[in-house]
Amino acid sequence: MSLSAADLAYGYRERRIGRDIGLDLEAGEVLALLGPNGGGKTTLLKTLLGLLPPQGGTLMLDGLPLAALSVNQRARALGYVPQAHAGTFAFTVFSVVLMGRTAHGGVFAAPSGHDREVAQAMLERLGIAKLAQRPYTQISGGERQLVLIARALAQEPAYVILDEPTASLDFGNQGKVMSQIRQLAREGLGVLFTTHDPNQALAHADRVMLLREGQAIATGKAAAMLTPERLAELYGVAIETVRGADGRVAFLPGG
Ligand SMILES: Nc1ncnc2c1ncn2[C@@H]1O[C@H](COP(=O)(O)OP(=O)(O)OP(=O)(O)O)[C@@H](O)[C@H]1O
Repeated sequence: MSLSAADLAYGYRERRIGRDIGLDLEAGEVLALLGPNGGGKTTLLKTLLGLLPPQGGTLMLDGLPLAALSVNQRARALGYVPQAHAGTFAFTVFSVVLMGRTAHGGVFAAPSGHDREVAQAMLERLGIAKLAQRPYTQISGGERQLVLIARALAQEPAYVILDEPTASLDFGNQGKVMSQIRQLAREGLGVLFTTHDPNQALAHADRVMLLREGQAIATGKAAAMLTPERLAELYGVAIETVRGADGRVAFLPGG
């Protein structure tokens, strides 16, 4: 079971952003996508999700061409956590999470008791049940991020794709989200997330893809790929390596 891209070219109608991408996200693994600002990470995620048509190559979901699946089939398989924005409509947090169930019932079907139970369980899983009745427009950026993760999980997808899931989270919530990500993989989901923090990828991802100017400069096991040399090449700055007494390493930019 995997979400896979071969020889993928992607971008916007008038603009090619990336090419020659080969990627396999297996069930039960965590893959981190790293690279400089504007390198094409979000655009790649949107293409993998079927939100943008590929400009070349193939995209397969569990052995079937992604394009052959209905919107509902894709939505049941692929959960998406976009970068959190304020939103315009003052839906309650509970309603936003419940929207994750749409792919299970159909757009016009009223949510079932089970749908409500799943939404409630995901709020509790993310530790935000107390926000359930608050308007989504009146919570903090970090709280919104947790709500969007709960919404994606309420979908009960086989794969979860998260765009900078910890960008606006405090230190504690970053830890909470990263341990949820590991837990999802243990439960058999394939998880792909973007991050600007190589240390986070090193600690929590099984594999990484390093993406610069729309091209994968390296893909492989996190520990093998995340070297100061590769990170210097990726970001174009010197990298300092800090080594703990237990042998674990952390990277600092601009060393
Ligand atoms: N709707 C759009 N139409 C055309 N070009 C776009 C559009 N959205 C983004 N781009 C461009 O595509 C390129 C890749 O952007 P993308 O958001 O995929 O990068 P990213 O790696 O996710 O960046 P960041 O780390 O800053 O979030 C950038 O040059 C960006 O300006």
